Amino acid sequence: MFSLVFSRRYAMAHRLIAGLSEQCAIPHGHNEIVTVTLRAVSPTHLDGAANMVVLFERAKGTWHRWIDEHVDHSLHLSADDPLLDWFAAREPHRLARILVTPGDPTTEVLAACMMAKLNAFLAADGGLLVCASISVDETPTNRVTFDGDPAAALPRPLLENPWWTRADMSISDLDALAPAAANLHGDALR
Ligand SMILES: Nc1nc2c(c(=O)[nH]1)N=C([C@H](O)[C@H](O)COP(=O)(O)OP(=O)(O)OP(=O)(O)O)CN2
Repeated sequence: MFSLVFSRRYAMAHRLIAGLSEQCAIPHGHNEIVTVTLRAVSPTHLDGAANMVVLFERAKGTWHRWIDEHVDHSLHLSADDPLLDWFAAREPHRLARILVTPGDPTTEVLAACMMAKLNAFLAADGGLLVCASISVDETPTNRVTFDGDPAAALPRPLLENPWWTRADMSISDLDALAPAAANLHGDALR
């Protein structure tokens, strides 16, 4: 079986506020690399002419556009992080650059959300390919890999179709969740 493997690098910042690591509660950044392994849904027999599973540009185009234009230089925060209120009150035009995860934005949750997002892109492009595994290098010495069902691994979402399941360029559901978030954290997200 053939695998198509693509890597992309992006800069990001995050902080982890659940209390397991005080140093990680301070916002800090990483240059991360995400590597995805794609497989054809049906077995591939090379045709003797084009001899491709799928054109590379088609397989990775939307995925890399999402990484380059929306994930690169984004800030990753938990949906429970009060910094969301701060941005909503003082720099609301930058909320679109914040990737919001259910609970702390660890490398584990990012890997699962990213795999779900990639599978949404691939399904919207005809479902020829599926993401079989993903790895995220948070630092040169720390890598998380994932090869299961993202829906089974992720916390229960607040919305029926959270951003990571949609084949659009979203990195949060702040628009849809603003009224609920306002109830949790005050009026800033209204
Ligand atoms: N299970 C997880 N643990 C930690 C995560 C994570 O996403 N999942 N993230 C962090 C922090 O982001 C931290 O900045 C990175 O961890 P750290 O081990 O400090 O990274 P280094 O590459 O600098 O590690 P060295 O061994 O010191 O080189 C923490 N934990």
